[in-house]
Amino acid sequence: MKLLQVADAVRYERMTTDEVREAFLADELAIPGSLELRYIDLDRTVVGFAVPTINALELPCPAELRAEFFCQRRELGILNVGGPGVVTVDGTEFALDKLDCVYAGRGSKQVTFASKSSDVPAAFYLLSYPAHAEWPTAMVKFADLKPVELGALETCNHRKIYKAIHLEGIRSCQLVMGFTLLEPGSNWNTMPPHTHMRRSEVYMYFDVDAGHRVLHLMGPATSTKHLVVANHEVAISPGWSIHAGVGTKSYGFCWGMGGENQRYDDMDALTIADLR
Ligand SMILES: O=C[C@H](O)[C@@H](O)CC(=O)C(=O)O
Ligand SMILES: [Zn+2]
Repeated sequence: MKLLQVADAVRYERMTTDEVREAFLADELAIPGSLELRYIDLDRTVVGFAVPTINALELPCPAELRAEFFCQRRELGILNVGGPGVVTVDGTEFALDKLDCVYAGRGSKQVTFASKSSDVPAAFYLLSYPAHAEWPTAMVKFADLKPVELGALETCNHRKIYKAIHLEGIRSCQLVMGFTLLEPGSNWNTMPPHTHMRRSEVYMYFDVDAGHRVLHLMGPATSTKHLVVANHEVAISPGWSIHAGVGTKSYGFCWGMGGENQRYDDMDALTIADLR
């Protein structure tokens, strides 16, 4: 499992574009027929993708975890951003259509991923943090999620926030996970931006057309930089960093957090005029 070493807020100020990408962007995760994982030395996050085609894929236990199985001391959020598929956790099968989500609790021994059809493979996005307790493995279907509507077309940020793993939904130890879908004509997310020093956040952009990109903004409000992000790529946001983006075309993204608390609204709000 490759390690992604994030930079601190001091080194960040003098980094080149390549250095910023190296430290805050996880790419080449969604590979057909493969399960890829990246360990991030920030809140001990593991991100990855399982894209099963003909054969099912099993969640490995990388040596770096020094564990008997992946979820021995961890919890795992799974969001399908591809075709229909099946996630099996210790013999229980969960059929996941696009945007359905599964939480595999600490102690889950065997997790496997399969696509219904290799022509339209499922794309299971994986986000994991250490867990101090066992919460039950559970699934939530996209159709059963009640979104919160934010923004407006006039400000190009009309969007729906779907919370899947959170204090009022599937319960977990520290993982908070959901996704945001932009309304047609709106391309901005999380603007005005915020930080939350108590939690780091991970944005995985999906449904970004091949010829399009999302310009993901990061950094302290007074010294922002951007990452140019393609489909299924992941931007890492330390607690000191804003996380916002604008697409050259509409897109969706999965947000996930780990840290001190799980209160979704624990954000330190910034105004657009604060940004430099
Ligand atoms: O801390 C919460 C996260 O940054 C996201 O949920 C924000 C978001 O999805 C949005 O505004 O579109
Ligand atoms: Zn946030």
